[in-house]
Amino acid sequence: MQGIRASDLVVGYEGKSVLKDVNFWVRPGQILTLIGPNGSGKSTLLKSITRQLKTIAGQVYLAEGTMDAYTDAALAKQMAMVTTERISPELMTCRDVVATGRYPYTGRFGVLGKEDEEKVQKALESLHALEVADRLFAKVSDGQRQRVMLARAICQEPKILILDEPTSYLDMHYKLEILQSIRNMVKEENLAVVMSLHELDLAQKVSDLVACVDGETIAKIGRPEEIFCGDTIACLYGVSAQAYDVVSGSMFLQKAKGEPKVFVIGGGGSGIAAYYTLQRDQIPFAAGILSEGDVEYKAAKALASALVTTPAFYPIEIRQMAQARKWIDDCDYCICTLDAFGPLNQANKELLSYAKEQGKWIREGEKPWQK
Ligand SMILES: Nc1ncnc2c1ncn2[C@@H]1O[C@H](COP(=O)(O)OP(=O)(O)OP(=O)(O)O)[C@@H](O)[C@H]1O
Repeated sequence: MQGIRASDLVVGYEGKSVLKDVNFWVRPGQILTLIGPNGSGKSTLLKSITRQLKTIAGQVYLAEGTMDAYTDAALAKQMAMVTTERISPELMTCRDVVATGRYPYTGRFGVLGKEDEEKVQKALESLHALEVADRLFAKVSDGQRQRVMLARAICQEPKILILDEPTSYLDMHYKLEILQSIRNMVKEENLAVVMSLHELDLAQKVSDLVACVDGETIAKIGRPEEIFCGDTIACLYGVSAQAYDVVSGSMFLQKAKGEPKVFVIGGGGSGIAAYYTLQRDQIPFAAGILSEGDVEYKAAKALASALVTTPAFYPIEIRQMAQARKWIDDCDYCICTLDAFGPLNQANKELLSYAKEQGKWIREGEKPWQK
């Protein structure tokens, strides 16, 4: 048995459980990502499977049996953890901090050999932390610190890497770069990784397995495609089904309340900016006529109070035209975000003409409701 396996774990504080019936198995070459709301128990679980927190019941199995059987030194060669907790060692450079990752091999007061120095250098390089290597650790930015701490963990040459929100302080560039580095290490070193992430869109892309931590247990565990579907994410976070689009990874604010005042003729992604503008101004709107396969369909469904659609790959029918005309009648204004109308989109061209005849057409960007 390799990697890390949790069996019927109960974790928590002072004998009071936060999570129970926790079961998973992360094999070498796999990433398991824990997702779930604030306070649901992700960090508690990560601390428990690294022995920072005593488990209440159950077992964690590593390559050579239960975790309890490992000495601290043996465990440090097996497993490394990076947390979000801030450590600020006085007078240590970032290189010194990374070098502490070699302690399991050199001993606490051991002198780093040539090979150790090379490993420190390589870890700094692979985490793009060389430019801060000789600066004081206490005086670098949060994002730089996060990269240094990950370099330290890599230096430890673990078989299992545990990461609590490894991307929390990173900008977009480094979020992508760090996750790509982790993915590469998983493949090259055959690492097993357990981490927590708040970025659901990234969790969906980087993970082999995703576990939904809900404050009581792991409510669901599976491949990303088994988790990012249906209403699993909406239920886990207690948001409306439309608030998160599992396909694109987009989040949407709440739609404006009330009867639609504006009708948006959009399509092909052209309407999205108008939907966001109307949502920000809290103007309820209707939209159409959109194919249900259109790239902006999910945004329209989340933000529009009324929507006229056709099934994907079906032509617009008289019935939908009538519905859209009715919404234009009921609205005060109509915005068209399309520049051109193809042969299959003549119905929306007709709708625009209809809105103009009714004196309801306004240009995108005009805001008569602000007068
Ligand atoms: N040292 C502690 N003693 C007692 N309870 C704690 C302790 N640390 C955390 N908790 C509680 O345990 C629960 C789980 O917290 P935990 O930090 O594991 O959540 P999390 O999922 O990591 O949250 P976040 O996404 O906000 O980081 C929370 O109710 C929290 O208040």
